[in-house]
Amino acid sequence: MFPESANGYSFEECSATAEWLLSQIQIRPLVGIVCGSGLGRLAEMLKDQRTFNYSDIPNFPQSTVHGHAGRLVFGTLKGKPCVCMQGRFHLYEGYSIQKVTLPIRIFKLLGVSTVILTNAAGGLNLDYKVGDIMIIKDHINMPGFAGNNPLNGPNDERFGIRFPSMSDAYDKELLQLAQGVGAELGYGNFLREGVYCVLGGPSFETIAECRMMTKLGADAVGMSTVHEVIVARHCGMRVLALSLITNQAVMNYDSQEKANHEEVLETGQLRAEQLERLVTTMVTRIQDHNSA
Ligand SMILES: O=P(O)(O)O[C@@H]1C[C@H](O)[C@@H](CO)O1
Ligand code: HPA
Repeated sequence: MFPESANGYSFEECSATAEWLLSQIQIRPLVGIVCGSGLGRLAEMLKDQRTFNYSDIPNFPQSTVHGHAGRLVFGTLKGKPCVCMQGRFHLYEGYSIQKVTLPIRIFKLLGVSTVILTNAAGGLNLDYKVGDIMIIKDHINMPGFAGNNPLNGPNDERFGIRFPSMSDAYDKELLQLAQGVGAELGYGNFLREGVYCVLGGPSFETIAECRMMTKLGADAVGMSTVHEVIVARHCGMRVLALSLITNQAVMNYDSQEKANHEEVLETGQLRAEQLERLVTTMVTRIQDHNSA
């Protein structure tokens, strides 16, 4: 009915993938979780797991980045049915932005109503420390400024409207819930709230770019998440997104520091347990659709 966008998947193709998955499993997930770089242990919290390698799922891209295992895990967290991507896709892997975000539409077609996205990010805000967890309250979409938006191409109304608003991208109730759960868990010292700026990667930022992003109001910089948020909001799912500050962005010409992926993965391991506790506690408190 609608022409397929050059690099995207049609509604029918997304439905075929979702139907294939639903035919293999009993569970009907309400919460979808995406694990960022080095944060894949989150998926291991799920009980009664059923796991699929991405390579076995029709139409699914493959993970190519170290720290992204490439498995879709179904299971329950304290009884709540969930699906978890142990590894996401990035623009720099060479995938079109529509392929990067395909799993989010699959989440929707599986019945998911709330998406929790995690990522590793560089801290731009000088008050941030490595190991801080930032609840994302807004984003700056740099690839979007250059015309690379996951909603480019023909709009299929079965997913959502042509011009979705993004001023309400990050659900305020979920954000407050995360703040509340964080305070209960004693995370006050390292729980932040801020603006995430996405770039295409894979090269890390220059000093001038970091300074520019700070001036624009960004608190952290990364290479993912925002495209997924746009697609999730387009199809009406609620979004909570968390950045683990794995390194400090280099802002000073005298600094000897250099961003590197190994440090990103190491910090992920250091904070993995706290992040897992935050996400799992939140999941158990999320009410189904429209109220947290
Ligand atoms: O998938 P995320 O955004 O957590 O991964 C970040 C961005 C790059 O893929 C990588 C850089 O170390 O980590
Ligand atoms: O410093 C960074 N920049 C971009 N992406 C990142 N992901 C983790 N750290 C960073």
